[in-house]
Amino acid sequence: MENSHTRKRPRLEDDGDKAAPARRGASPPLREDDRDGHYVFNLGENLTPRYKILDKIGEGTFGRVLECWDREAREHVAIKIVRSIRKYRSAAKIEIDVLNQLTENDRDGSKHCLRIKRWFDYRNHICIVCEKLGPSLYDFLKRNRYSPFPVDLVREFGRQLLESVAYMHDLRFIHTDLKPENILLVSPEYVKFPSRKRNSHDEMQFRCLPKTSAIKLIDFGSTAFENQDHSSIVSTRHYRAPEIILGIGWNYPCDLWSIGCILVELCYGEALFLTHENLEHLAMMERVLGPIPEHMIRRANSSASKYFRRGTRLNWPEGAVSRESIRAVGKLSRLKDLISQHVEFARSSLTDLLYGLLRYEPSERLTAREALEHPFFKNPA
Ligand SMILES: Nc1ncnc2c1ncn2[C@@H]1O[C@H](COP(=O)(O)OP(=O)(O)OP(=O)(O)O)[C@@H](O)[C@H]1O
Repeated sequence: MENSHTRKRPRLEDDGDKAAPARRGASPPLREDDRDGHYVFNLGENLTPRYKILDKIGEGTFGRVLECWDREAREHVAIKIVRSIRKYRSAAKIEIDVLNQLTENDRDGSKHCLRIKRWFDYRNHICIVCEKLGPSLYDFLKRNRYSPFPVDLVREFGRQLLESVAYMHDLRFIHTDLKPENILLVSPEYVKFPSRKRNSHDEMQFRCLPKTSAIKLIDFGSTAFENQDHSSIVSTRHYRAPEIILGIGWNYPCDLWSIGCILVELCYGEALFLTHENLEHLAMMERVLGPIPEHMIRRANSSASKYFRRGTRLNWPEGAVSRESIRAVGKLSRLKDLISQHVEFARSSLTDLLYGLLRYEPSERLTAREALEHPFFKNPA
C-alpha cells in the first residue's frame, strides 16, 4: 500500500494485558518476533489465556489478523496483532481511537463500520479485538476470476458503503483508504451458480455470490481527521483522487472519488485505473472522464506540474514511459461506454451517479449524503 501519513494525535494509554483471568492453558513460551516485527504463533495455541488461535485470516501492512475463540465471551473474534515496530504501534493507537468513536456512536450497529470489542498490549504487540466478519469484496472478485457483480448487488453494496462513509464524515473522519479489500461481507456464506462462460476445455464454470449482501468497512489505520494537517499522499494508488496526485489539498471528497472507482470495479471486474504511475494515471482519467479542468492544472504543485505542457495540457502521449503504457491507456473506454458494455440494467442512472462521484473538482463532487439521494438508489428499475 502506498501510504505516507504523519499523524499527530494524543497517544492512548495502554490498558495492559488484563483482558481476562486464565481459564484453560497458558500463553506459549516467549518467542522472538520475525524480522518484520510480526508476532510468531502456532494455530491452536493461546494468545493470552483468554484467546485460542484458530486461524490466520488476513495480513496487511500493520500486522496479521487472526481468528480466535474468546473463552470468556464464548464467541469467535478477529484479533489484529500489530507489528512490534514503533510507527505501527503509534498508528494502531490512532486506529483504536477511531474504532472506539465509531463503535460508541453507533449504538444499534447500523452504520456498517467494523465494531471494536477491546484492545490490549501483549509482548509489545497491540492486539485489537473486533467482531469477526467474512471475506472481502476483493476476495469475491478474485474467486470469480474478476467477473463483475450483478448490478442489484452493486446497488446494495454502494448504498451501505455510502452510509458508512456519510457516518464517518459526520464524525469528521476521512477514511482515505477505501478499496474492495477493506469492505468485508458480514457473513462468509455464499451460493454457487453455473456461469454463462465456459473454460477453454468447454467445461461448465461456476461463480460464487454472497448469500447476503450486508457489508462493513474495515481498516481505519489511515483515517484522517478533518481538522488536522493532511499529509500529501494518501490512498491506495488505484483509488487515489486527482487532487491528491496534483498536490492541491484533499478532504472528504477524496473518499467519494474512491467510492466511484470501487463501484466501477464491482461492475467491471477489474480496477478502473490499473496503474502504478502518476502521468499514466492522469492519462487514464482523461481517457475515461475527459480533460482535467485547467483551473486545477494551474494549481498543481511543483512535483505534479511536470506532467503538463504549457501549464494547461497533459503531456500525453509524449511523456509516456513505454508503448505498453500508451496501449494500456488506449484500451480504456469513456465511462458511459464502459458501463454500457458491462452493465445490463439501470445503466443511465448508474452512469449519472458515477459521473457525480468522479467529478475532478472536489467541491463539485457528490457528498455521501447527496449520493444516497440519487435515483440509482431511490428509484431502482
Ligand atoms: N474483523 C475482521 N474479520 C475478518 N477478517 C478481517 C477482519 N479485519 C481484517 N480482516 C482481514 O485481514 C486483512 C488485513 O486487515 P487490515 O486491512 O485491517 O490490516 P492492515 O494491516 O491495516 O492492512 P493495510 O495494509 O491495507 O493497511 C483484511 O484485508 C481482511 O481480509
